[in-house]
Amino acid sequence: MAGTKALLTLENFINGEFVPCNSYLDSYDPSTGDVYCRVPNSGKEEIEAAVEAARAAFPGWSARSPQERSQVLHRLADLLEQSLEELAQAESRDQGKTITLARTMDIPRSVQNFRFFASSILHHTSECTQMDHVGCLHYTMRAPVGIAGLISPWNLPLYLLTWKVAPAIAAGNTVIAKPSELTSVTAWMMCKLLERAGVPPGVVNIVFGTGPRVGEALVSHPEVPLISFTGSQPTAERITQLSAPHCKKLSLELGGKNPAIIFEDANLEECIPTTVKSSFANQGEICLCTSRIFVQKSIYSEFLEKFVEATRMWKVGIPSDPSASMGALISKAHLEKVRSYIKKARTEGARILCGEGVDTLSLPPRNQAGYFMLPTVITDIKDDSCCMKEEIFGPVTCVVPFDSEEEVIQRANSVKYGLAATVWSSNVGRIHRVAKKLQSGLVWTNCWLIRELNLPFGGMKSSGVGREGAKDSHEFFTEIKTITIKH
Ligand SMILES: NC(=O)C1=CN([C@@H]2O[C@H](COP(=O)(O)OP(=O)(O)OC[C@H]3O[C@@H](n4cnc5c(N)ncnc54)[C@H](O)[C@@H]3O)[C@@H](O)[C@H]2O)C=CC1
Ligand SMILES: N/C(=C\C=C\C(=O)O)C(=O)O
Repeated sequence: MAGTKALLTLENFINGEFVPCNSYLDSYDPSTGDVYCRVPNSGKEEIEAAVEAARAAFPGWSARSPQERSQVLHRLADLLEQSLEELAQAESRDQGKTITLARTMDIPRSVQNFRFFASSILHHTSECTQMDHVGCLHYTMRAPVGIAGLISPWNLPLYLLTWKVAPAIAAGNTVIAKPSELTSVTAWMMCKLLERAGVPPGVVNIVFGTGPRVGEALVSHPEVPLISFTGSQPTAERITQLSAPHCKKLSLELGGKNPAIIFEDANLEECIPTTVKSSFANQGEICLCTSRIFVQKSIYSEFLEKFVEATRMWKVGIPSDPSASMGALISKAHLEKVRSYIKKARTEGARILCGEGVDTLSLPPRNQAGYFMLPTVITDIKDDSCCMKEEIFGPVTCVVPFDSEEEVIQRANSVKYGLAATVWSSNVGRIHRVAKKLQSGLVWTNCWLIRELNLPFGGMKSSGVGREGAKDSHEFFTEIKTITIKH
């Protein structure tokens, strides 16, 4: 382990200033297993300071016009874009993802999040209705809610943090954000740009530390009336319990056990590479990743052979290798958890066709203790196996055959989650029928993860509460009022 002096040390960002903390957590480089960074281990005291700053900043920020706030968001987007390479390098090192993904997806999308909400905030209108027979005019108006608590996970650190910060401040709220303690670096780097972008002190406060300590202090604070959370279902349950006594507004974007349904008339040339990507992108650490692949029986053998061949080409490498498709998993504990699912599948009699325990992973000596594993394909597995029911959140996918449309819809819907699905077929009628019947907040047909940020994003059942997007995020981050004028 490196000496404390060599470690990158982060500080909280409260009221426009970097503030040291009296306690720190170690943060690991997933590609080596070495501690390389110290993250503030904040608690109630830091939340109190952040609430005070956010409360003081609210009247001024919320009184600005949408145009003025929009300009600030555009400037922040420009500054992030100018730092794209530096941010991508940092994200890749902190999270374990490939530099290529950080450069082409995470950081560009973070920039886009600010540009998108800088634009969409200018285009909201409100409703108005007449009741001439009683001489009344009714209209609605929206106002920012106040101090927004934003809690984000480790898989897409800056991407998901900015997806919350941007709509919250665009609507005139002030925010206290808590990124994952496992991936705090790019949030801290963004704080360095806020003043230059023209974000007034106290509008964006970022407090680092663990969920149970600082996360719960934020969620329980009576002056924080809304919480936007992305992460796991058990944590969402805890947040819901803590928020209930205060009747807080909640937006919960949780996990998935996402099916890919592949009919015999699918274009396999497109379907196979896209389904490899949807299963293993970002090490399978995206809530939208495919983890149950249902293939119609008549093409099952052909699909399986080609899919395994394509999976073996999905190169695992050190995150800085620009030719790698997959880097390291987030942590040792997470790697062990993912591996435990594969062990369990084996004991249940499933077959592991490639990856963990079947193929050999070769890594440079410096990375032997990193949290790497090969993309793994499981078959001959029952629908009630935990690998087919629980969110693994790693590079593991199960492939099983099906006979009919009705059967596959029922099986796809048979889990507690309902976030995202893909459907592959060249029959438009079938695509419509299946998409309509799937219990899933998002259905991509003949594609995956093509995002239209205007439209609702989120899940049903245990995959969450609420939606995010232009209109949905605006509605969440504002309170609506109906006003009646008698004339
Ligand atoms: N969007 C998604 O679907 C995600 C799902 N996961 C799932 O969750 C599993 C566990 O990953 P974790 O990092 O432990 O997820 P998590 O849900 O514990 O963490 C997400 C965020 O919530 C915070 N948090 C944790 N406990 C909290 C509490 N009691 N009060 C307030 N905030 C709290 C964390 O510090 C982090 O910022 C993963 O293996 C994966 O299955 C993880 C990340 C994202
Ligand atoms: N929420 C997650 C992904 C969102 C992607 C998007 O907005 O495009 C997740 O993986 O947790």
